[in-house]
Amino acid sequence: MTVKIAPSVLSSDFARLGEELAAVEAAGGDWIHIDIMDGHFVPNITFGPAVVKAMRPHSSLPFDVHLMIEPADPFIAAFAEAGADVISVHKEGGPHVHRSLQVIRSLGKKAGVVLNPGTDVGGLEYMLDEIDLVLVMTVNPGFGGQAFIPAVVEKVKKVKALTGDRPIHIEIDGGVSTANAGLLARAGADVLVAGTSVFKGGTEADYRRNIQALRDSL
Ligand SMILES: O=C(CO)[C@@H](O)[C@H](O)COP(=O)(O)O
Repeated sequence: MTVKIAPSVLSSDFARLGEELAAVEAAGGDWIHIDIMDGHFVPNITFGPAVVKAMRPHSSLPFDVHLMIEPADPFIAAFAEAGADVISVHKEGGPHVHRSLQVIRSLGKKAGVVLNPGTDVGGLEYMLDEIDLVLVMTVNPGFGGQAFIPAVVEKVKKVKALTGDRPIHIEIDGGVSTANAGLLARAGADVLVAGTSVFKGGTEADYRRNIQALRDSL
Protein backbone atom coordinates (compact mmCIF):
# COMPACT_ATOMS: atom_id res chain seq x y z
CA MET A 1 0.00 0.00 0.00
CA THR A 2 1.17 3.53 -0.72
CA VAL A 3 1.89 5.42 2.47
CA LYS A 4 -0.40 8.38 3.06
CA ILE A 5 0.66 11.53 4.88
CA ALA A 6 -2.00 13.04 7.16
CA PRO A 7 -1.05 16.55 8.35
CA SER A 8 -2.37 17.13 11.88
CA VAL A 9 -4.06 20.52 12.16
CA LEU A 10 -3.14 20.60 15.85
CA SER A 11 0.15 22.13 14.67
CA SER A 12 -1.46 24.63 12.30
CA ASP A 13 -2.27 28.30 12.89
CA PHE A 14 -5.79 28.10 14.36
CA ALA A 15 -6.47 31.73 13.45
CA ARG A 16 -6.13 30.76 9.77
CA LEU A 17 -7.51 27.21 9.77
CA GLY A 18 -9.16 27.48 6.35
CA GLU A 19 -5.98 28.77 4.70
CA GLU A 20 -3.87 26.16 6.46
CA LEU A 21 -6.12 23.37 5.18
CA ALA A 22 -5.86 24.68 1.63
CA ALA A 23 -2.08 25.01 1.97
CA VAL A 24 -1.44 21.43 3.14
CA GLU A 25 -3.74 20.10 0.44
CA ALA A 26 -1.86 22.07 -2.24
CA ALA A 27 1.40 20.87 -0.66
CA GLY A 28 0.51 17.21 -1.20
CA GLY A 29 -1.13 16.02 2.03
CA ASP A 30 -3.41 12.98 1.59
CA TRP A 31 -5.73 13.18 4.61
CA ILE A 32 -6.43 15.89 7.17
CA HIS A 33 -5.99 14.63 10.73
CA ILE A 34 -8.16 16.42 13.29
CA ASP A 35 -7.60 15.85 17.02
CA ILE A 36 -10.66 16.27 19.18
CA MET A 37 -9.70 16.71 22.85
CA ASP A 38 -12.03 17.14 25.81
CA GLY A 39 -9.81 18.18 28.74
CA HIS A 40 -10.89 15.01 30.56
CA PHE A 41 -9.69 11.99 28.57
CA VAL A 42 -6.61 14.02 27.63
CA PRO A 43 -5.16 17.12 29.32
CA ASN A 44 -5.98 19.56 26.51
CA ILE A 45 -9.04 20.96 24.73
CA THR A 46 -9.33 21.53 20.99
CA PHE A 47 -12.25 21.52 18.55
CA GLY A 48 -15.93 20.66 18.65
CA PRO A 49 -18.17 19.58 15.76
CA ALA A 50 -18.94 23.20 14.83
CA VAL A 51 -15.28 23.87 14.10
CA VAL A 52 -14.97 20.71 12.00
CA LYS A 53 -18.07 21.80 10.06
CA ALA A 54 -16.51 25.23 9.48
CA MET A 55 -13.32 23.57 8.23
CA ARG A 56 -15.10 21.25 5.80
CA PRO A 57 -15.53 23.65 2.83
CA HIS A 58 -11.81 24.49 2.89
CA SER A 59 -10.56 21.02 1.89
CA SER A 60 -11.52 18.21 -0.44
CA LEU A 61 -9.28 15.74 1.42
CA PRO A 62 -10.72 13.07 3.73
CA PHE A 63 -11.20 14.34 7.29
CA ASP A 64 -9.66 11.84 9.70
CA VAL A 65 -11.20 12.67 13.07
CA HIS A 66 -9.53 11.27 16.19
CA LEU A 67 -11.87 11.43 19.19
CA MET A 68 -9.79 11.82 22.35
CA ILE A 69 -12.95 12.14 24.34
CA GLU A 70 -14.67 10.02 26.94
CA PRO A 71 -17.43 9.10 26.58
CA ALA A 72 -17.16 9.23 22.78
CA ASP A 73 -20.57 7.80 21.87
CA PRO A 74 -22.70 10.93 22.49
CA PHE A 75 -20.63 12.90 19.96
CA ILE A 76 -20.07 10.43 17.13
CA ALA A 77 -23.13 11.48 15.11
CA ALA A 78 -22.30 15.18 15.46
CA PHE A 79 -18.80 14.66 14.03
CA ALA A 80 -20.21 12.50 11.24
CA GLU A 81 -22.66 15.27 10.33
CA ALA A 82 -19.88 17.87 10.56
CA GLY A 83 -18.03 16.18 7.70
CA ALA A 84 -15.75 13.51 9.16
CA ASP A 85 -14.85 10.68 6.79
CA VAL A 86 -12.94 8.53 9.27
CA ILE A 87 -13.86 8.56 12.96
CA SER A 88 -11.58 6.86 15.47
CA VAL A 89 -12.35 6.04 19.10
CA HIS A 90 -10.04 4.89 21.85
CA LYS A 91 -10.34 1.43 23.32
CA GLU A 92 -10.87 3.32 26.59
CA GLY A 93 -13.33 5.82 25.06
CA GLY A 94 -16.38 4.11 26.49
CA PRO A 95 -17.63 0.85 27.97
CA HIS A 96 -18.41 -0.76 24.60
CA VAL A 97 -15.86 0.11 21.94
CA HIS A 98 -17.21 -2.58 19.60
CA ARG A 99 -20.62 -0.88 19.64
CA SER A 100 -19.04 2.54 19.04
CA LEU A 101 -17.34 1.13 15.94
CA GLN A 102 -20.65 -0.29 14.70
CA VAL A 103 -22.32 3.10 15.21
CA ILE A 104 -19.59 4.85 13.18
CA ARG A 105 -20.03 2.37 10.32
CA SER A 106 -23.83 2.69 10.49
CA LEU A 107 -23.41 6.40 9.81
CA GLY A 108 -21.54 5.59 6.59
CA LYS A 109 -18.11 6.53 7.96
CA LYS A 110 -14.90 4.58 8.21
CA ALA A 111 -14.30 3.34 11.77
CA GLY A 112 -10.99 3.38 13.59
CA VAL A 113 -9.85 2.10 16.95
CA VAL A 114 -7.01 3.87 18.78
CA LEU A 115 -4.31 2.27 20.92
CA ASN A 116 -2.47 4.51 23.38
CA PRO A 117 1.23 3.76 23.97
CA GLY A 118 0.35 1.83 27.13
CA THR A 119 -2.60 -0.02 25.58
CA ASP A 120 -2.00 -3.51 24.25
CA VAL A 121 -3.39 -5.05 21.07
CA GLY A 122 -5.49 -7.55 23.05
CA GLY A 123 -9.10 -7.62 21.89
CA LEU A 124 -8.30 -6.21 18.46
CA GLU A 125 -8.81 -9.65 16.97
CA TYR A 126 -12.50 -9.41 17.92
CA MET A 127 -12.96 -6.04 16.20
CA LEU A 128 -11.40 -6.80 12.83
CA ASP A 129 -14.76 -7.07 11.08
CA GLU A 130 -15.82 -3.67 12.42
CA ILE A 131 -12.77 -1.55 11.64
CA ASP A 132 -11.24 0.23 8.69
CA LEU A 133 -8.26 1.57 10.60
CA VAL A 134 -6.10 1.02 13.68
CA LEU A 135 -4.51 4.21 14.99
CA VAL A 136 -1.38 3.43 16.97
CA MET A 137 -0.28 6.32 19.19
CA THR A 138 3.47 6.80 19.42
CA VAL A 139 3.10 9.56 22.02
CA ASN A 140 0.66 9.92 24.87
CA PRO A 141 -2.22 11.88 23.36
CA GLY A 142 -2.86 15.51 24.19
CA PHE A 143 -0.15 17.62 22.62
CA GLY A 144 1.82 18.04 19.43
CA GLY A 145 5.59 18.16 19.40
CA GLN A 146 6.27 15.28 21.80
CA ALA A 147 9.08 12.75 21.43
CA PHE A 148 8.35 9.55 19.49
CA ILE A 149 8.23 6.44 21.71
CA PRO A 150 10.36 3.81 19.87
CA ALA A 151 9.06 0.86 21.92
CA VAL A 152 5.71 1.17 20.13
CA VAL A 153 7.22 0.03 16.81
CA GLU A 154 6.95 -3.58 18.06
CA LYS A 155 3.23 -3.02 18.61
CA VAL A 156 2.83 -1.78 15.03
CA LYS A 157 4.28 -5.11 13.88
CA LYS A 158 1.81 -6.99 16.11
CA VAL A 159 -1.09 -5.01 14.67
CA LYS A 160 0.10 -5.79 11.15
CA ALA A 161 0.33 -9.49 12.02
CA LEU A 162 -3.28 -9.37 13.19
CA THR A 163 -4.73 -7.35 10.31
CA GLY A 164 -2.81 -9.30 7.66
CA ASP A 165 -4.15 -8.75 4.15
CA ARG A 166 -7.41 -7.19 5.28
CA PRO A 167 -8.07 -3.69 3.91
CA ILE A 168 -7.42 -2.11 7.31
CA HIS A 169 -5.21 0.96 7.50
CA ILE A 170 -2.51 1.13 10.16
CA GLU A 171 -2.03 4.76 11.12
CA ILE A 172 0.72 6.15 13.34
CA ASP A 173 0.42 9.35 15.33
CA GLY A 174 2.98 11.19 17.42
CA GLY A 175 6.52 12.35 16.80
CA VAL A 176 6.52 11.13 13.19
CA SER A 177 9.51 12.51 11.29
CA THR A 178 11.99 11.68 8.54
CA ALA A 179 13.96 9.80 11.23
CA ASN A 180 11.27 7.17 11.79
CA ALA A 181 8.84 7.24 8.82
CA GLY A 182 10.68 4.48 6.92
CA LEU A 183 10.90 2.28 9.99
CA LEU A 184 7.17 2.71 10.60
CA ALA A 185 6.27 1.90 7.02
CA ARG A 186 8.40 -1.25 7.12
CA ALA A 187 6.64 -2.25 10.36
CA GLY A 188 3.30 -2.10 8.54
CA ALA A 189 2.06 1.49 8.77
CA ASP A 190 0.37 3.00 5.73
CA VAL A 191 -0.90 6.31 7.14
CA LEU A 192 1.49 8.67 8.94
CA VAL A 193 0.04 11.55 10.93
CA ALA A 194 2.46 14.45 11.14
CA GLY A 195 1.95 17.75 12.92
CA THR A 196 5.24 19.43 13.75
CA SER A 197 7.16 17.84 10.90
CA VAL A 198 4.66 19.10 8.30
CA PHE A 199 3.73 22.53 9.68
CA LYS A 200 7.25 23.67 10.62
CA GLY A 201 8.20 26.77 8.67
CA GLY A 202 4.66 28.07 8.35
CA THR A 203 4.30 28.53 4.58
CA GLU A 204 2.85 26.37 1.81
CA ALA A 205 6.32 26.02 0.30
CA ASP A 206 7.60 24.72 3.65
CA TYR A 207 4.70 22.24 3.88
CA ARG A 208 5.43 20.97 0.37
CA ARG A 209 9.12 20.50 1.21
CA ASN A 210 8.30 18.86 4.55
CA ILE A 211 5.77 16.41 3.07
CA GLN A 212 8.16 15.54 0.24
CA ALA A 213 10.96 14.95 2.78
CA LEU A 214 8.71 12.51 4.67
CA ARG A 215 7.89 10.69 1.41
CA ASP A 216 11.56 10.59 0.39
CA SER A 217 12.51 9.14 3.78
CA LEU A 218 10.24 6.13 3.25
O1 LIG B 1 -2.86 13.22 18.56
C1 LIG B 1 -1.90 13.94 18.58
C2 LIG B 1 -1.38 14.45 19.85
O2 LIG B 1 -2.21 13.97 20.85
C3 LIG B 1 -1.23 14.22 17.31
O3 LIG B 1 -2.09 14.11 16.19
C4 LIG B 1 -0.34 15.39 17.18
O4 LIG B 1 -0.92 16.43 16.45
C5 LIG B 1 0.90 14.93 16.48
O5 LIG B 1 1.79 15.97 16.48
P1 LIG B 1 3.33 15.73 16.22
O6 LIG B 1 3.79 14.77 17.25
O7 LIG B 1 3.44 15.18 14.84
O8 LIG B 1 3.90 17.10 16.37
